[in-house]
Amino acid sequence: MRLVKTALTIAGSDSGGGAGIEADLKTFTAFGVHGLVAITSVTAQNTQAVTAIHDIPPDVVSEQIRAVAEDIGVDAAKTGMLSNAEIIKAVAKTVKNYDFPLVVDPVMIAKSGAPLLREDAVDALIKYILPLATLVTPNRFEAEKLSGMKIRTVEDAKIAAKKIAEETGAKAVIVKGGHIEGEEAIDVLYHNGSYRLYRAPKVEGCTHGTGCSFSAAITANLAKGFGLEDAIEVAKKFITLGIAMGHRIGHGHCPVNQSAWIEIPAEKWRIYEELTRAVREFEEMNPVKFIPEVGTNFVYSLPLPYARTRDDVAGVKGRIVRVGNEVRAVGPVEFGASDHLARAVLTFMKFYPEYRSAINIRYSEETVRLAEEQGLVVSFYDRREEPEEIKEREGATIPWGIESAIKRVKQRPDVIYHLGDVGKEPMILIFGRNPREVLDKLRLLL
Ligand SMILES: Cc1ncc(COP(=O)(O)OP(=O)(O)O)c(N)n1
Ligand SMILES: Cc1ncsc1CCOP(=O)(O)O
Repeated sequence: MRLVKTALTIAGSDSGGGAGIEADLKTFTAFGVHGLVAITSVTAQNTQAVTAIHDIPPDVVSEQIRAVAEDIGVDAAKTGMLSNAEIIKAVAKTVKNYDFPLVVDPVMIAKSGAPLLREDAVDALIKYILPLATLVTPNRFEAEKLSGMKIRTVEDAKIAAKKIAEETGAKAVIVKGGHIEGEEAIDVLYHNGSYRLYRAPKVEGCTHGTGCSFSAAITANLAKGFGLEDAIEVAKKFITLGIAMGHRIGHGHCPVNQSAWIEIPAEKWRIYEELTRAVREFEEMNPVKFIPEVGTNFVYSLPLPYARTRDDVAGVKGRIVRVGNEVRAVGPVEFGASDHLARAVLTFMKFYPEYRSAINIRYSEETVRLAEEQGLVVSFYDRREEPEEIKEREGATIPWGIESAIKRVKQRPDVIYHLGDVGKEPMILIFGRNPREVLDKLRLLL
């Protein structure tokens, strides 16, 4: 029995790695599905343009499908760039021999504007491929072409989705809402005679390869045995995250980040384990004299580009406090458990992205002197120098303070302190790449 599920992509290659076969394979991997490929066309492409297209002979495309279907087996498949009518006919003829679900992304034009389907091949796509589709995933412009009507609103998208399904025999159609008017990206699914809307905010980010990755995510989840509507729901979350976390590369349309889906949860688990171990070690060190009145926190942030808000930084819930003669963490390590220190580390990372961990300890002149003697780079900020407009903005003091301390020493500080203000306890913050490095620096001060 085969334990891993398989998904096949019948699509073109994008040398920029943002769309096509490359996007599909990364997406399959993100869902733990083994990817199979039948390449239809090789494109020379980057984020700005498609500069060459070389179509694969139709019989070679068919043979790629046959080779993997008969040996390995295909749990679900998708089509992307099919390029010309001969490839379309060959793909239709071959996939008819098998009974896997088929998701059809009717790729016509690249984000950069280059045609990826010959004008005379649209009719062949409608005639030969769409009748075999479990789901067709057009964007607004593709849906206009397939339905022959203009789409401006969600209501228009509903009419178009039904029209495409009824006229072509496709089992379901989802008209994607990325290019439709409104604050939200609302995708309209027409399936079994009824509609379902999938909503997500239109996020800022990278969109090259969105159509490919979205249809590949649906395919991967169909391969895993999800029903169609559930597969689309997961794919919508996946693509919204992928756009928001897109890779800022190239000079044109930057590509979706498919790894965010697995990288963020994996990193969170690693951070949780490492920080929990370090907090335990800190408790065992029992540095009673280092615990300030307000308590200590110990934080560890997700790496960039994932570290954006305090919820992306793990800390100790309820902080670490002094109980009699012992140092104790009040609660467990949790993401979002720190406010002050999270803001400090997020600011530090803007200058030194690898420095993702920090701890705060009680201020004393002696500790600062010891840090300098031990060769640590020490800087400080003076709350009396804080501009009025920063003081008035809630939560702005720490980012301002960390930034001014970094600029003051013109090199990466290990330690930043401030002398407090009315109602504000003076404090020392120690920074490191990870909790272990923070503890190593702290040991120098004991
Ligand atoms: C080889 C190849 N296939 C498909 C596309 C389309 O990708 P993109 O231009 O980003 O548009 P969507 O993925 O959003 O449909 C391509 N450029 N190259
Ligand atoms: C009050 C204060 N100021 C800098 S660190 C600190 C204590 C930790 O605060 P948080 O738990 O919000 O990170």
